Amino acid sequence: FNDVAKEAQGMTMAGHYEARGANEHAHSKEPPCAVCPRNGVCVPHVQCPAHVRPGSSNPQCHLEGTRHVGVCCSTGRRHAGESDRKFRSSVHVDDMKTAHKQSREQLVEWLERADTLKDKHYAAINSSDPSYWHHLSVRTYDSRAQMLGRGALLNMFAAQELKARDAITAEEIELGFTEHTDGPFCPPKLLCPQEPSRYRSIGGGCNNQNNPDWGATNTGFERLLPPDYSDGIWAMRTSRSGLPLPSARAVSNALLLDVNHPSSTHNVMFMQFGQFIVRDISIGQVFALGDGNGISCCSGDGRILPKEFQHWACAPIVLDPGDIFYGQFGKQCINFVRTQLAPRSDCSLGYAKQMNGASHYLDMSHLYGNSEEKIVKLRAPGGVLSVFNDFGRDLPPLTKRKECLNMYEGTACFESGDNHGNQIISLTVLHTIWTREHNRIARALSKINPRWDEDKVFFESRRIMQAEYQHIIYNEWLPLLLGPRIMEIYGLLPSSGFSTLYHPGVDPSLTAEFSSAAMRFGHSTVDGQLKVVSPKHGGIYESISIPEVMFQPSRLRLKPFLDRMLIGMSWQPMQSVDPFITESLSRYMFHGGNPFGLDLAAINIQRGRDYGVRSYNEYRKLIGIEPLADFHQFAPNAAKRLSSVYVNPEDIDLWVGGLLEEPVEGGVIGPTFANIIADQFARLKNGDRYFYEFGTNINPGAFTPSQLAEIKKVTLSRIICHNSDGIELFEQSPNAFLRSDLPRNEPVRCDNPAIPAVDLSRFKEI
Ligand code: HEM
Ligand SMILES: [Ca+2]
Repeated sequence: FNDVAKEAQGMTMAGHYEARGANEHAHSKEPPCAVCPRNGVCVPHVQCPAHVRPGSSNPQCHLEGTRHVGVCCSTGRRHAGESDRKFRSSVHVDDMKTAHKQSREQLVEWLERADTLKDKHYAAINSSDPSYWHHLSVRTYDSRAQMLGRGALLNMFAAQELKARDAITAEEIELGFTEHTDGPFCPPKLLCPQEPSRYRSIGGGCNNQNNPDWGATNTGFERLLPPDYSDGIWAMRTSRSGLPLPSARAVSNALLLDVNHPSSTHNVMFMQFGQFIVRDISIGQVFALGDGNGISCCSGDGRILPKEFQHWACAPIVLDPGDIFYGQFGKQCINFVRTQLAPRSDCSLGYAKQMNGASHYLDMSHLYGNSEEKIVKLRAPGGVLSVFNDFGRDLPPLTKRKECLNMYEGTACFESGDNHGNQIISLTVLHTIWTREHNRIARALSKINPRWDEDKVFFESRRIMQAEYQHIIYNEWLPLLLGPRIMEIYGLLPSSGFSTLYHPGVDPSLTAEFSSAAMRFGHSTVDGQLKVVSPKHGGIYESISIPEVMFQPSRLRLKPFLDRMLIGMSWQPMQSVDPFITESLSRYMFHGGNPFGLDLAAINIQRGRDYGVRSYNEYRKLIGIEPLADFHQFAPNAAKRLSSVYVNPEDIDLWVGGLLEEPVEGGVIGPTFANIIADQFARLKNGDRYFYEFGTNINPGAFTPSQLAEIKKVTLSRIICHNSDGIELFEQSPNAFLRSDLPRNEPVRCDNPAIPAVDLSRFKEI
């Protein structure tokens, strides 16, 4: 193992290629090198898809209010858009009619095919299989999502048919066939109140006045670049040579080893909060059988099912019979089901877009739910969230919904807004303390505002919660991820008072590249062991192998567990972001008692291909750095391993290439991921009318200046101090995301002014 570790360590590269994007140096020319022409906006490179198209000439310019350069862009921050010119449809009416007819027939055929497979018992996942819990992590709960998903299939078939008939060009498909609003399926329009509500809607709709569906639950992921589907519409990417890409497992095997490389600064809480954020904004939902059960693409004995027995949504990951790990179990197949599609809200046709089952906004939908029906189930009388009172300690409510591995007497499985809060116990810990924070705020508000009814108490508490949470993300978490330079370029840091950065033209939707690749950097930060620390017992009380606490959160019922876990998360380093992944995720994830589990690294790679994410080099160009011409521009070890699986540097998957980069200054991820993630959080701020920092001219639920000043005092450490059990946790480091053994971050008592509290008396209605 030592040799592997040593060799693998050589894969992290110091300065093997320029780690700084073109937008990361200060521009010295005065006055600005270019004043953008009419309709041009100066944006960071990643926000201008047009600048990487052949023949484009986008002059450099100064990014407003900073010393950094960007490019003049005619697309003005529109995802994947080419220009403001919209394509006029020239499709002949007969072609369109035929496409509609064909697409209906094809949908019927596909649904019948799925039913036949189900009846013959080929297609359903067995509940003892590791992929059963994968399915639970990514399944669709919502009948509306299913209805929209079918509609999206109809539109996808119609686009395929038009393409086959040469009735539309590849370019029209690639850039969005925007003016043609004649798809066979049109999603129902969102109904918004005449007067904007003081509170965010539950599912994220009605936020943008001109585009009420932007960011709403069950709408599509947008994209930074047009997709790379081999048929232009939905078929998975192939290599530059036209041959299939290497198996995702082969790439994971060759490149993504398990090497212990703890961060010298960031702790497990930083990792865990990252996943907590993800669950709020991104839930890719895979296709399921009509009865909601998971689709199996592998046979019971671990082989790939013959094509004729595969469900159409299958894209199983092929394992080599000699696979270093799975080979010993005779496994040649990892189950993989493609993500559901979403129809465009204007009924237009184009390439397939994946569906996001979460409201895209940072609105804590993982706590409150993504639909009215869900929030009703989660509430309790008095404006509070429902809890399970376990001998005096409030935990999230128990659920009987099948979600946990063991659901017999005495074990616990908890409810959450996103239905997936039990995925790992440290995530359930965060759900617990934020549920308690809602209830703490609600009780304080009803006390100072005795005339408020329970709805008012509930929604005011939710509004404050969302603001606290957003402040923690932008003020504490993102700076430690992205470093100061990128924070400045994208205007991400909170301002001293109200912010004016709202722009109604900014689409907040998550990008496919963010969700299927860049934000999955977090999987490299996961440690295979969780350390539970007890001051009372003088140190580490328990070291838990993480597969043992995935969908098994029962330990939370042990009285001192929550406090000990929180202390451990603060003290234990996270793993660094690098091409190393713990085997707990790459071999044993969701093993549920089997000697093998799933390979999350391979699943990530396959998911990128499922979403049509282009190759790594294309995103280097997009962020303004040189593409790799040769594998040897990476360190020798990485180059050797890359060339053992990929034929051409142009084939490298985005998630893999991104993990191989050196981190940006002051951050923990490389420039490609950093720019993709910064762009996303900029959209989630500039495109969210209800963002906590916006004043009354923008935000219908704006805070008063003094309330906003109070909100800005909050830190995650304060939330932890308020809502832990006070059984063993009495102290907390001021910065909850940095290791508690770092100088100047030593734990202080919870009443120390270094962890200031929000004065809720400012929320008394006068
Ligand atoms: C703690 C242990 C974790 C486990 C067991 C886990 C597991 C998973 C699984 C099973 C998926 C679905 C994969 C697929 O089918 O495509 C997923 C998706 C994802 N994970 Fe993790 N994850 C963990 C931590 C993290 C962290 C720390 C981050 C980021 C900081 C992260 C970011 C993501 C993202 C962005 C997605 C895509 C979400 C979507 O749109 O569906 N995960 N993870
Ligand atoms: Ca959300």
